[in-house]
Amino acid sequence: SGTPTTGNPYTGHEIYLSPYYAAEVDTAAAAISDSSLKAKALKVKEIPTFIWFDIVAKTPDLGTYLKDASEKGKRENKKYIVQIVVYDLPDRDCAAKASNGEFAIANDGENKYKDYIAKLVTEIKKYPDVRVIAVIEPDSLANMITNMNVAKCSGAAEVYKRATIYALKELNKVGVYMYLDAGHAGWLGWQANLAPAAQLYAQIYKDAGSPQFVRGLATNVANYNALRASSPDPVTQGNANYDEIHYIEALAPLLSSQGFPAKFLVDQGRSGVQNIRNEWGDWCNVRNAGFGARPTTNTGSSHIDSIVWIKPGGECDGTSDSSAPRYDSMCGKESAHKPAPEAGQWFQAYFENLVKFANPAL
Ligand SMILES: O=[N+]([O-])c1ccc(O[C@@H]2O[C@H](CO)[C@@H](O[C@@H]3O[C@H](CO)[C@@H](O[C@@H]4O[C@H](CO)[C@@H](O)[C@H](O)[C@H]4O)[C@H](O)[C@H]3O)[C@H](O)[C@H]2O)cc1
Ligand SMILES: [Mg+2]
Repeated sequence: SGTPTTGNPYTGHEIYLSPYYAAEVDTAAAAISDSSLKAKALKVKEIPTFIWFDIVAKTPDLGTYLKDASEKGKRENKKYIVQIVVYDLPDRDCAAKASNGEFAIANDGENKYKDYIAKLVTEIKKYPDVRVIAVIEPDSLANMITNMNVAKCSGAAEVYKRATIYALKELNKVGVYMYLDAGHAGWLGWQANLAPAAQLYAQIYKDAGSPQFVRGLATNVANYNALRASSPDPVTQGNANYDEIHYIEALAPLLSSQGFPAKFLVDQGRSGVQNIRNEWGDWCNVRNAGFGARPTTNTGSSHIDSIVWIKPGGECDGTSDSSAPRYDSMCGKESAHKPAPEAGQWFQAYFENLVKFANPAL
């Protein structure tokens, strides 16, 4: 902890491979009979993804991973990064149903969230030699921009903001490099949403005391947009910000002019194939997606610290069973791959397509 590195927190570090995801991929590959597809699938084990802490029960696992990364670093004389997603706000995923979480505001959720953050901090404190990079709360602040007409979102607004600021402050104390989730080009990149988005993110940053370890924003988490599209996907309907680089280049100056010199991470984990959606708002298990550009700090933009894989491809976005709890009709749409299990569960057929359609090829 102490003071942050001035530049890109990824520089000079190795990224720790998630044992959780590696185990999922091992099991998936074992179920593939075609030898060439199996071989490609096994390559995915070597690609770093973010580790999602979507329930408080997983917080002790962070200590396990940090210990492993610390020991590897000492053995190999390298410095490791562990990439995590903080994802347990009360009334989570307020505009959808598929990823509703374990905590409810009505059931002391704000205090339970503080305890969840405290448990993460406890693990992180044990291993100061391992760098932690965290994406903070996918979808939540983006929903504050476009879904205040949804009762569950407007009802959650004050707690979302307070709890997010709490998380930023607490994680800053233990030197976690943080990127707030900022939706994607097809969400906040519309002209109508851009300025309000910049205003909210800058406000949260300042209300948290401009924490020195808050590095910026993460975009396209669990979405399918290209960083640089060769041509606008028809679903972008003339939006000038038709891919993530346009969105980021439009947003960055609005943030810095309000005192938030944000840098970016861009999820490309499921962005290998373009023009696969009927509407830009399609987000659930979009059929025919492929693994995308591999994680790299060679991003071609001074705004972007790294291309990353945040949503682990193969973990489901939401169930397609209309009688199941957390069923969201977006997962029943024509563009959604069916049948699909509950959010976070392994979706074998979807994973096999991600491997098949990977671009660049595996
Ligand atoms: O023509 N125009 O000028 C014009 C102007 C404005 C327009 O309106 C915009 O339309 C956009 C869609 O085009 C909407 O964006 C969608 O909003 C959804 C939330 O409401 C997001 O869903 C989340 O997705 C996450 C994964 O990304 C899931 O994890 C999460 O569970 C799930 O809830 C979609 O991604 C996102 O694509 C905007 O709100 C809306 O303001 C439209 C046209
Ligand atoms: Mg989701």
